[in-house]
Amino acid sequence: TQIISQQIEQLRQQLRYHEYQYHVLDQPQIPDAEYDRLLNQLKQLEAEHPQLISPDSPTQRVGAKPLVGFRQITHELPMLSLDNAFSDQDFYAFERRIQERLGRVEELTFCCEPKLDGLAVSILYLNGVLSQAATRGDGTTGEDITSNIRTIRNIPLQLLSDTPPARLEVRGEVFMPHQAFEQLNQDALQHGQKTFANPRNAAAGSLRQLDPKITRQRHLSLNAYSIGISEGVELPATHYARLQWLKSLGIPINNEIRLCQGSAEVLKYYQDIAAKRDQLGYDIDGTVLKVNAIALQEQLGFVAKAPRWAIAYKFPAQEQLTL
Ligand SMILES: NC(=O)n1nc(-c2ccco2)nc1N
Repeated sequence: TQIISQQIEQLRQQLRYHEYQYHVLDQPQIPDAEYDRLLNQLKQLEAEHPQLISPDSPTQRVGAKPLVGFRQITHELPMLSLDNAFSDQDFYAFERRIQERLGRVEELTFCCEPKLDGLAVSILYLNGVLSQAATRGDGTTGEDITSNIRTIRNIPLQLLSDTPPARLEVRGEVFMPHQAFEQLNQDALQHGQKTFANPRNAAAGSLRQLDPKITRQRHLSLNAYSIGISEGVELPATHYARLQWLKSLGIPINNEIRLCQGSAEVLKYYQDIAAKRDQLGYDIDGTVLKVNAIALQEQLGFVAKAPRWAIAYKFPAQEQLTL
């Protein structure tokens, strides 16, 4: 009836709001028990009125039945790999190449981000609804992991906007936080199953599960770092503003992202992140330093597989302690 569908829609909006407050702003407004009560209330109403269930309902996270294999997806825009820097000199050379190419001398603004050590994914929202997700694969073709991506709690099934873009492709890194990684290996040891060597392998293994119910138990997380395709929306003119816009739509971004003016601030950012690397609670293998102005990014373009406008400044390889 009309009343029931209004109740259901109201519960869905409430749950989406609380998911946003908890997963994106890290500012829950209600205790977990209250969130669970609302979710169970919605599950109850949907069970009584299955014709009202929609795929973007917060109850529809746990995937369908296990797949027999993964469909291939071709990225409309290739997902690039990054050029590397291993020293301050490499960064200065990168900046000099950019300035020469742009025929500029004034300082550049860089958007500086931690380089998450997980798995790059592409998530497509059609009219604000999560419709498809793929791994990076070889940069041109990836695997369809839509049902697994839907189980990741900080990825919204619907964007928080009543005027969503017709098409929006969110690109980001799926990673497994240290706490979840330790828990997973402990459980595996106790059940005589194989353990993972590191959180990156654990994230890859969890995303490439054919059964979404297994992926769901793995406590993965997404941090978005760029936009691929976009249609039906005027995007902000800088990379940093685009990331803030994604955040306002309910897409989680990393909270260590900073704007830096000129190479001195960029290299200080690199040192700051290196100093806090062990307290972040997830693996990173360096920083990603991007020219902030989109117009300049477009002027610089890409060479072969990597953009001219970004560089990954990596940390020296950490000697892996044998567990
Ligand atoms: N892995 C990671 O954290 N990345 N990767 C990029 C990237 C790859 C290509 C353009 O941007 N940005 C960040 N923060």
